[in-house]
Amino acid sequence: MNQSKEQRILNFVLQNAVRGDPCSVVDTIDKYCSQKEWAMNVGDEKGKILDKTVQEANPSVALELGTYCGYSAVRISRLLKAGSRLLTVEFNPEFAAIAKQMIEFAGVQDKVKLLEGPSEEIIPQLKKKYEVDTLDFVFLDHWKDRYTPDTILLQECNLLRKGSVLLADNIIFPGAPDFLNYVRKSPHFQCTNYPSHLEYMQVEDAMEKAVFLG
Ligand SMILES: O=C(NC/C=C/[C@H]1OC[C@H](O)[C@@H]1O)c1cc([N+](=O)[O-])cc(O)c1O
Ligand SMILES: [Mg+2]
Repeated sequence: MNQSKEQRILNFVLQNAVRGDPCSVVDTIDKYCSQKEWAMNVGDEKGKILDKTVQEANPSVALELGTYCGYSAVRISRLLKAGSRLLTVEFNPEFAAIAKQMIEFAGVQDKVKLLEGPSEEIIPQLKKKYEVDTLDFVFLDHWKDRYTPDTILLQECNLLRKGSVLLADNIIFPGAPDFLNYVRKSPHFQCTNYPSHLEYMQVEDAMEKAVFLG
């Protein structure tokens, strides 16, 4: 059975990146996806915005919604201080299997916990099953029509605290108009927009930071 694009990306990393070196894994995925096959990793331009936002938040507990091949899980976890952890949620079993191998090859498996399943099922389990008190940082990069319901669910589950930072990918392309409307109209969020471009393309995109005000 011929390979999936995601398997080809993983194989290229296994053959060309340096085992245990997260930066080389990130750079190698970007090399493959900019030169060979486009894929929906956040990419390096928006990745730099992600890096700065993570460094500013300096999270002890971070959540990612939409792991895909693990590019942003590796990118985020390489910046986490000792003892911090990233929980990353992936619904698609094929993507989860690829991401698991990517995370292990990068050597960040001790910082990253990959949770397989739908976000709406996993979020209500975070406190009791995954021993989360509150989340310091959340990266939204999964189905664009799940950004708003999952942001509401995070609040309902008391997983956000004053200062929790949400960062959402793809605000312009594919777009998350209801999410943008929701956080910008809500008195509980302070929003900042970061114009950028779609990964590996000259198409406009943007990220939105929404800091929870309590
Ligand atoms: O759909 C996107 N992301 C959501 C992914 C959805 C599927 O992959 C992970 C999730 O569990 C689901 O199986 C997306 C799409 C584009 N795009 O250009 O189409 C660009 C991006 O950065 C994206 O995150
Ligand atoms: Mg994205």
